[in-house]
Amino acid sequence: MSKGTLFDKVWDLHTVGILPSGQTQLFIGLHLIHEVTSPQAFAMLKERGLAVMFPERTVATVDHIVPTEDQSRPFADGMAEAMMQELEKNTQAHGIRFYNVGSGSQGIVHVIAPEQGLTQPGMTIACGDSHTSTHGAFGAIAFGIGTSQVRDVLASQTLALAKLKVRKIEVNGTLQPGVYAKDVILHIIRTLGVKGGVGYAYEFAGTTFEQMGMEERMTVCNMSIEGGARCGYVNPDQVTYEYLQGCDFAPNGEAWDSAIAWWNNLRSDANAVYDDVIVFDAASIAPTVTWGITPGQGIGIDEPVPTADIIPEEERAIAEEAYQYMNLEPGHSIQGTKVDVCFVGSCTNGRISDLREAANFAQGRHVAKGVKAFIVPGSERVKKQAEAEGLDQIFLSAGFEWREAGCSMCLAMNPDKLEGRQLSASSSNRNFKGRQGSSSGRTLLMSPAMVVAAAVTGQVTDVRELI
Ligand SMILES: CC(C)[C@H](C(=O)O)[C@@H](O)C(=O)O
Ligand code: SF4
Repeated sequence: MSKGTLFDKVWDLHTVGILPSGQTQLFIGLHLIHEVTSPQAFAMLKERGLAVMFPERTVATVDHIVPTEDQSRPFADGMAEAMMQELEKNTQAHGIRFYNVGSGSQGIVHVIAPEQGLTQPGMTIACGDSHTSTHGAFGAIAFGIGTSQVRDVLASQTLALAKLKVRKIEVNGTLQPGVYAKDVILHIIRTLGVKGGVGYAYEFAGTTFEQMGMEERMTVCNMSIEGGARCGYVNPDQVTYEYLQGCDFAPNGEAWDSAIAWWNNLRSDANAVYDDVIVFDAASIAPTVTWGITPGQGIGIDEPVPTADIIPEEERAIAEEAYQYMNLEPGHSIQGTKVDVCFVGSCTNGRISDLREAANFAQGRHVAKGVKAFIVPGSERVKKQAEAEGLDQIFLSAGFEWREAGCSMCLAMNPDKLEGRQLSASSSNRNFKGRQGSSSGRTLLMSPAMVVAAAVTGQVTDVRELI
């Protein structure tokens, strides 16, 4: 029965039936695919002689393996080239829309669907990628799925899923200068833990999220999964509608007006019942940076790296592992730690508003000696827009590299990799061991503004000192 949350309403509206397992068979309105998790799914389809049920509900892009410098074909990496060819072949064979490199609309899957208005309120969305939660920023219920589920969606446009509980995470008030959406979500994950959201959908509510733009809301929803929640969402409002209006795939004319009425209907009711509610105060959130090897190992920039004695018992083993790996000293400030590489990009923080903010801090400054700093737009459209605004010139004259769109060093399934024990200041979402391409490479997660602050000073810096 609906408890009046957007999650419950959208879930119920997409329920095809209840399976013998007790799971719900859920209809998926939009299926996004990329080169990494789709080849095997298409192969499984072929093995069974199945067709794609609704090719018009599937949209493809290529992002993880795309080089951000030399994009000439064939790609230098044979494996990347093979994955590219598979996607080209499969999308063509099944009549699936594919935003290839050079199409003008290619980019990270979680950047391109929202920017084209493919992502809309009240939808169910699935993609073989954990950060699909991003699309919840529009009031969609969006799940990351595995390869066999990609097969299921291709073949049936449905998924077998167990219903989630809903936790409302309310943040109220205005963020301090130098504090961003990234800091809010790092703060939430640090507080609730990387497993805190298991079994839940997160509803982000309160005046802080209401004041955020769509791209900031995407940053927050993007990392829901890092807090263990399968999906995260914000109720659609005027901000959502203004962002969507005029986008390629948004409804227009009369359909637009009825869409708004419909979307408003789907918002969580004022008296909705939640399985849990947690409230934060925006003013208490500082620029936040991770010191360890999980996104939950974060601290306010003015706090010391925590000593083992203040770490809860159950988190001590992973903290010890992090001390070893990161080589940062417990009890000491993280500020002043020398960085080697600075990366602004990814589906968390590679959108135009992120690049504008990064450029604000880069303007009139220069990348410190010995630091490699680079900016990777999340999509070809973001790149074009940034260039139209002259942001590329600001970055280039400040000594940053300006690249082509892709996942880049977020996951390093392409030539952008850390070397050896290099320490990276990164606007991405995962700081796992070896995440950025070197098995001993180290990652500090932070906002794009903090990444630029690190780049121009050569060390971890409180961005508020540069305001
Ligand atoms: C390659 C892909 C399956 C993976 C994911 O699921 O998230 C990647 O995008 C990541 O961020 O680790
Ligand atoms: S940018 Fe990073 S997190 Fe996002 S889809 Fe690509 S690899 Fe995954």
